[in-house]
Amino acid sequence: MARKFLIGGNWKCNGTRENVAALVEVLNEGGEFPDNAEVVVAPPSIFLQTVKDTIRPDIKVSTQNVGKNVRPGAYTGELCASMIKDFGVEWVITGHSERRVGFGCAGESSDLIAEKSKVALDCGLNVIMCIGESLAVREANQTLELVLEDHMAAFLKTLEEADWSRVVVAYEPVWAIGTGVTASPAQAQEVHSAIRAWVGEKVSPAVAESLRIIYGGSVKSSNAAELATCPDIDGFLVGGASLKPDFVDIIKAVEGK
Ligand SMILES: O=C(CO)COP(=O)(O)O
Repeated sequence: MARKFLIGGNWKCNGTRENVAALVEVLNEGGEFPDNAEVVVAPPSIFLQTVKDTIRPDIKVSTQNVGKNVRPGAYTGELCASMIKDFGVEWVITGHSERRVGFGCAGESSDLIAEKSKVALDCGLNVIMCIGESLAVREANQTLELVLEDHMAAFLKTLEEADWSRVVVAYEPVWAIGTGVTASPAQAQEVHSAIRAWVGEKVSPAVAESLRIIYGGSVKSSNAAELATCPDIDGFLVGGASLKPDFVDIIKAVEGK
């Protein structure tokens, strides 16, 4: 069965009340989306309510992170998975490289990210789990080692086979995020196919076949169509361009792919 493309807009820490309303309007007026596209946007938490209440029903909403505790409690600054579920949000993002690095604070480890992902899955949420290497790792020829044996291995250790049906893996090479440098279709395809083969071997061939592996890193409408023709690229996680009308064109770029 063909995998449906997943196109995610990660708004990161961007937006004012005014331009969030304007962006929602652009998306709402963006016309019909392709049948083979599923669309999710992840606004900053403070805008979740307004976006959820005003966005077109064929766009789902996601948080950008999730706490590792299932239940509400004394965790200042966190959103917990049961709270996100109760609020009616269906998706969460985990393991974004910006959270792994930590903005000058302690960053999130692969084990913590896997733990958070599992908690979210156990609460019935869908999870976009991000992985990806830095430029130094790529230049040292250690991309697959890091992405598979560290990032993916932590998920493998923590998730059960049934969990994978609600998982999307986002391969986001750090050197391509916000830099305007996109991985070439060949570079992205190489890593995506290695991830799928690894999942086939370590989890099961059926999970590998149905798993959506999406690409993130300077995706724009001008490169989306070509990336979408790669057999193992099942969509995008878009940062900068998801804040612009270009996001609608990125969604439409997967039409017929
Ligand atoms: O980090 C990203 C999405 O999560 C990608 O960001 P850019 O599209 O701005 O490179």
